[in-house]
Amino acid sequence: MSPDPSNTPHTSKSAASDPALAELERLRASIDNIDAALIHMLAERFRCTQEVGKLKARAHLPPADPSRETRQIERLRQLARDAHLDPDFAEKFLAFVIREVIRHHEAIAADARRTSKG
Ligand SMILES: C=C(O[C@@H]1C=C(C(=O)O)C=C[C@H]1O)C(=O)O
Repeated sequence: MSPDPSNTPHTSKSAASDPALAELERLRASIDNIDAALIHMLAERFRCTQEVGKLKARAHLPPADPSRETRQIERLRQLARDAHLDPDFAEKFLAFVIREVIRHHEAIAADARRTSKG
């Protein structure tokens, strides 16, 4: 089934006449803005990590840096606590992103090895 592109719930009521639906629409508009910001921030982060991947391949550095990751996890857990966000969720989210970054770095390094062999 294709997703419904509208913010309107599947009901016969309209936001104009129902304050709850108007509030729901307002909140969903904010959620859509936040989701868009998250995607743009993630794209920017991956642009940076791709550069790191190329730099590491050139300098023959390993794709992953566990000690850097440990520091990032501690920092993000503290930021999450300060922001009243579940620190376990913040850690899982970071781990998910970093796993993808390392996969990219491994691909960049493998590509560089293939290219240098000719
Ligand atoms: C981006 C790097 O490479 C890897 C990915 C990281 C990340 O996505 O933040 C952190 C450490 C490394 O395992 C890095 O070393 O800085």
